[in-house]
Amino acid sequence: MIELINNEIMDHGALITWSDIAGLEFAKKTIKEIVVWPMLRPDIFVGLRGPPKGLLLFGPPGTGKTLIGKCIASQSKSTFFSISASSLTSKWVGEGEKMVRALFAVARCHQPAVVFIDEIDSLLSQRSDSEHESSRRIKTEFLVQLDGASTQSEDRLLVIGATNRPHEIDEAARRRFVKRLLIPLPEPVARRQIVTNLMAQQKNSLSETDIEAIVKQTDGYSGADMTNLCREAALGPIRSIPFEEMEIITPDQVRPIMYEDFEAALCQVRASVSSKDLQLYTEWNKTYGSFGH
Ligand SMILES: Nc1ncnc2c1ncn2[C@@H]1O[C@H](COP(=O)(O)OP(=O)(O)OP(=O)(O)O)[C@@H](O)[C@H]1O
Repeated sequence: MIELINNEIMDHGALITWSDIAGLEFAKKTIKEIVVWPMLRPDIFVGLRGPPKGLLLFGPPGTGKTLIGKCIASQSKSTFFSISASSLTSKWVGEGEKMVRALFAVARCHQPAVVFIDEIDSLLSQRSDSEHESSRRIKTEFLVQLDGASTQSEDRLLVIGATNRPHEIDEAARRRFVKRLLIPLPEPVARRQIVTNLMAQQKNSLSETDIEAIVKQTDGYSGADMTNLCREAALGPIRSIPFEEMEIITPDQVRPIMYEDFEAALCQVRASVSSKDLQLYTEWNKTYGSFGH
């Protein structure tokens, strides 16, 4: 199991910096203050200044919650363990409970560590009556481990839960995530940054006005939607290559990405979050969010 955790759950991925995350200035500032600095300087952040051990990131899908988790781990020089809650219940059937225990044990050996659990709602949801015995046991074990993380104050272990369905998390679990932070859809500035960053890696003929027009037409798009849009637009120049030239064309003969490619892509890639869903996040944030007032 330890080997499995080392291979599959411990993330040896690329270093992520704060500037890789477009926008979300408030969330970034808050996270630096409450989790990153304390992990870097545990000698200063003691006692009352002790960091929270549980952080819940909630918001629409594709807004960068996973990206933030990775960034926290890179920037606090911690070992990053990343697991999706649904794989605990499905992939390791019958072993999930042991897996949770082993995961936290390995994380404690690799302090400072960040344990990132995606789709945490599927693990901690309220539907306890119809719950399968094994998922109930995983949930109990997880809550025990979370409690352990928060009572052993000298442990440098942070548990981050990410969810698109915060309202499905029950009260007992919610209480254990002391800080609850809304990760909203990107503002126009952030959408611009995502397009600019992605286009910087590609040959393109986009002017400032073109980018401004793209930003205007993508109100309500998530970060992931913006990335998909750019991917779709990047295929435009390839689609314009006649089939018989496909085999012989050299990379520098491929034409640059143009505004027209984005116009076509905008018909294909739509915003994936509805305004009704957005309302739900805002309301939950007002009631339970740490910074919702
Ligand atoms: N703020 C952002 N800045 C830059 N890229 C972003 C941002 N938000 C999302 N993306 C892009 O969208 C992709 C998906 O984001 P990520 O997986 O972090 O979202 P998520 O909120 O965890 O989604 P889910 O809830 O569906 O798991 C990222 O890999 C990145 O390419």
